[in-house]
Amino acid sequence: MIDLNFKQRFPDFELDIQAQVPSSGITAIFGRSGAGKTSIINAISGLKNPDSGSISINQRVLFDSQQAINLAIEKRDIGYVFQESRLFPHYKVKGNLLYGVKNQAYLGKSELPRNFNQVVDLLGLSELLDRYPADLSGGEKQRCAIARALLSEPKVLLMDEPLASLDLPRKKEVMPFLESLAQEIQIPILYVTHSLDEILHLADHMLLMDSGRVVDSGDIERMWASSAFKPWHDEADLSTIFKGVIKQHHQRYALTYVEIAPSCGVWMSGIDANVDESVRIRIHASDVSLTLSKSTDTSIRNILPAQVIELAPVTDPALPVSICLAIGESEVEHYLWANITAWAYEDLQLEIGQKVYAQIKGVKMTNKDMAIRK
Ligand SMILES: Nc1ncnc2c1ncn2[C@@H]1O[C@H](COP(=O)(O)OP(=O)(O)OP(=O)(O)O)[C@@H](O)[C@H]1O
Repeated sequence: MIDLNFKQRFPDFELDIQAQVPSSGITAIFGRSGAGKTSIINAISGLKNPDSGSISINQRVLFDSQQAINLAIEKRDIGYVFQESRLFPHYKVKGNLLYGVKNQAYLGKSELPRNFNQVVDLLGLSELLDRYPADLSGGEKQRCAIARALLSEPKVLLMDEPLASLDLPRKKEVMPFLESLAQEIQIPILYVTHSLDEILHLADHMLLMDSGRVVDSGDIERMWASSAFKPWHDEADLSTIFKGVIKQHHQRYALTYVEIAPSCGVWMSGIDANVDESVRIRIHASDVSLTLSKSTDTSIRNILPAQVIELAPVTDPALPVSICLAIGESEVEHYLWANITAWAYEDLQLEIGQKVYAQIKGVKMTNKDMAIRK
């Protein structure tokens, strides 16, 4: 667990952070520009010191103002990847990679660090080792920067918008490497981003920031469905994501049944993975319609009993109304967003607590789960 509990004052801004970050998986730090995202990771890395409070990683204290502990940057065992790759132009890729290696002095001239080949393979760099940074694409440079950070064998990897400086094709090139990184390496990654797409494909958890504070945090599925996060969804593209488990493949049709909550699942296009494997799926609110009684004569296969838990008043009859539903039978609540027309909303006279049926037309897998399919 990474424990963050500190304050830091700037002339026009105060950071007041209280949060716990799980010690595995990717935690996205998300929020509007100026919310304090970079300031959090600067404090963890030791680039800037808080005024008061404490920071620890798996109970190892990096900073504690009361105990006067403030570990030097190089003693914190932290890997940092910035927006730009910051490679040394006069070193080839291999030289850049070895630059961050700890105890380099103890390695013989021809000796490589023990994780060198694994990291080079993971980031797809084996063909590039003899090139200079000037001869690399933006995406290749960033892959090199990530590998360099990993070769220092950090206990935590901090990534500050690592794809922000890349154009769309380069982003698409680097994303699969980040996806497999998330699966392969066992250290926590804190990932600052503005991109919903990156969160959807990479993150397991999220810290949502506003005005220097963490306003909510938790598993990505809960955070994605939360009301605090709703303003971040594109109005026309509200969706819910679920961590699902493959339960069966249809013997006749190319369909797979994925359980998304206890006693609750959906049929979707056949997934090329084994029963019991985990997948992340996304259901667009515009693909969810509601009925008050269960239809039996419909072409829609996915009909889930649900309960209305959040309603918004109609503000503009021309716009769809978003309705949050609870589904599944468990103590942990699983949410599903539905968008229906204002006309249907007023016709159905929905109320909080009302039992309804959610009919789901399309269910999509996110790329993150394509990476799980190995
Ligand atoms: N050294 C500093 N001196 C004064 N103000 C600072 C300093 N560093 C950060 N700030 C202020 O703290 C606030 C948070 O900055 P920070 O860079 O952490 O935000 P951010 O969420 O990462 O923003 P962005 O998404 O635009 O990178 C901003 O208002 C910024 O101007």
